[in-house]
Amino acid sequence: MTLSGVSQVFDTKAGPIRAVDHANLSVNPGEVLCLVGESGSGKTTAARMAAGLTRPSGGEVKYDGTDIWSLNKKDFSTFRRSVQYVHQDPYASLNPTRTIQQTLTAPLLKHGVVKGAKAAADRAAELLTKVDLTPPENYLPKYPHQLSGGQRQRVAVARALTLDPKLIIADESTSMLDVSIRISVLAMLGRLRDELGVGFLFITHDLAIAKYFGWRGKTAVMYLGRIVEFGPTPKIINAPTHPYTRALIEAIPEPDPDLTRTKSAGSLRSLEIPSLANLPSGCAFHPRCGRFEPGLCDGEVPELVGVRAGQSAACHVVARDGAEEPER
Ligand SMILES: Nc1ncnc2c1ncn2[C@@H]1O[C@H](COP(=O)(O)OP(=O)(O)OP(=O)(O)O)[C@@H](O)[C@H]1O
Repeated sequence: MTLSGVSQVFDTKAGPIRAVDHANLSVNPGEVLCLVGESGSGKTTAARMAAGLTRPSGGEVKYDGTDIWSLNKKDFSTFRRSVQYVHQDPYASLNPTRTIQQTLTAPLLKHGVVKGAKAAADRAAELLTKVDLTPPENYLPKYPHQLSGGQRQRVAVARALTLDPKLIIADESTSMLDVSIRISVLAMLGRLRDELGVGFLFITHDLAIAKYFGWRGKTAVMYLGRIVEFGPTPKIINAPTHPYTRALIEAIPEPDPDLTRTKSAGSLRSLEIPSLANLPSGCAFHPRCGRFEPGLCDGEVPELVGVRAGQSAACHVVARDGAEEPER
């Protein structure tokens, strides 16, 4: 799956906003791509375009090399089966009037993955086992409200697996859970990634989650609709180059809260995020950036350019001075 120069413009009361601006992203089966950014940076908008849920205003979403919006109805439906979206709030996405068994067997029967109610029920039980809801008989007759948040999230993943997807788009799928449950759901997703060879586009505001889940993959950092840094996750975490990525890394909580506060306050000039309806000129991060240089940063919008092997950043200062090596 490739997003090639995709943009999404929304008309709002404050005028048109570019929620995603010329984004290039790519993820294949078995790979993990984490898309990280603060609230409102455009992650969900990008994810919805990747899943074929909304059509981009510009650019192309390609699957197996073909623009998904040029596919005929049958091929588009095959695409939709191959790429499954797991919503951040499974309570909102699971039908409250259906038992877990009905939730899982409906897509299996509708798409002819299995024939007959017995085979569908067996497969539903198998899927629950895959997401560690065992013994499945305990869960199949239940309704979503009878499950905990973590269990609902697992059911949402099991439902995404009903159609043997090649790619799962997980949108903040663990953010509403308590930390220990979050880690166990992430561990389960990691196992599925390795066992089933499913690719993941993992959307999160939390770089610590990208570190945990996407260490062997890549990470793209978004800020106000643009990808500002991209590269192998260990590089993004240990050797970030864009001042925004650096600020995000510094904001990862330290065991000592005083240390966290002083660290993150030091590198940002402002904590205020500008409005998409009224973006600063040039680099949209410049009013907050500790490395801001008048005349350089507030003129042109910086392009994403290579700064190290496999790593790119959209920053005029880094492009001019080269990437600083991390402090040891
Ligand atoms: N349908 C829409 N109409 C108008 N504006 C929208 C629409 N959907 C999203 N937006 C705006 O686009 C911007 C990006 O939103 P998006 O939900 O993609 O961000 P996000 O990074 O996923 O944030 P969050 O982590 O809060 O979900 C926001 O300013 C949002 O208000």
